[in-house]
Amino acid sequence: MDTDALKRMAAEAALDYIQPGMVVGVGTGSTSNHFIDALGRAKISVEGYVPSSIGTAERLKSLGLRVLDLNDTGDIPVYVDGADEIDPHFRLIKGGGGALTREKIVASAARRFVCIADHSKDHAKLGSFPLPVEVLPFARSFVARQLVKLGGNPSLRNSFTSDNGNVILDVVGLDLSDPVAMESKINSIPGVLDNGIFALRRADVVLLGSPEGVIRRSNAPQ
Ligand SMILES: O=C(CO)[C@H](O)[C@H](O)COP(=O)(O)O
Repeated sequence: MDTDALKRMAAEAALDYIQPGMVVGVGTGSTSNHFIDALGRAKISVEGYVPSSIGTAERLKSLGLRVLDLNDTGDIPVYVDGADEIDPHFRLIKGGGGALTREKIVASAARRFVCIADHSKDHAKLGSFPLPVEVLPFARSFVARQLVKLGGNPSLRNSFTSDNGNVILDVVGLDLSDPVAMESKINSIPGVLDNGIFALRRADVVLLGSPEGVIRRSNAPQ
């Protein structure tokens, strides 16, 4: 089974968490795109969808699904999104698609975060995927120097501007053995919008597509 089929399997399993009348947060990336397509087929009568990126909003709209502004909703019952790495404590690295800041905002506004991925994203510890950091263009060099002081080796993502008009530094070499501490340290650098460590707001449910079927892990009472 190819990776894309495993992503689709996890995405379709996330429909179990969607109930009629809900406001649903929707992530960004190829796995989230499978989730959007599954929503289009399932036609659940939800109140609407809060997208984590312009691309996600456009895909939702193209399927006739109602897009809501986060500023017009209260807390969101459920957010569904992919990840680049997942550890056994439901902590994540995200931002491979560069949407990490809005993704973290929508995830933080959600009562339940359902993370969908193929099983290759499952890691014993975080740190093999280069950590995306969204940075104001004005502060790019300053922030890069601070990341070097933290032990990292940042590189500017080529030809990429985020939905918020910012650049992404992809950082290798950081010690992520304490993800909460590193998430907070990086976010305290002036000029950083956010970084792709999701440890302060972890996933609540992880659905992994695997050749043996969907592996379901839950971090909270259902
Ligand atoms: O964080 C993300 C986008 O910013 C994605 O969720 C992450 O990169 C996983 O992508 P994919 O589902 O395409 O493997």
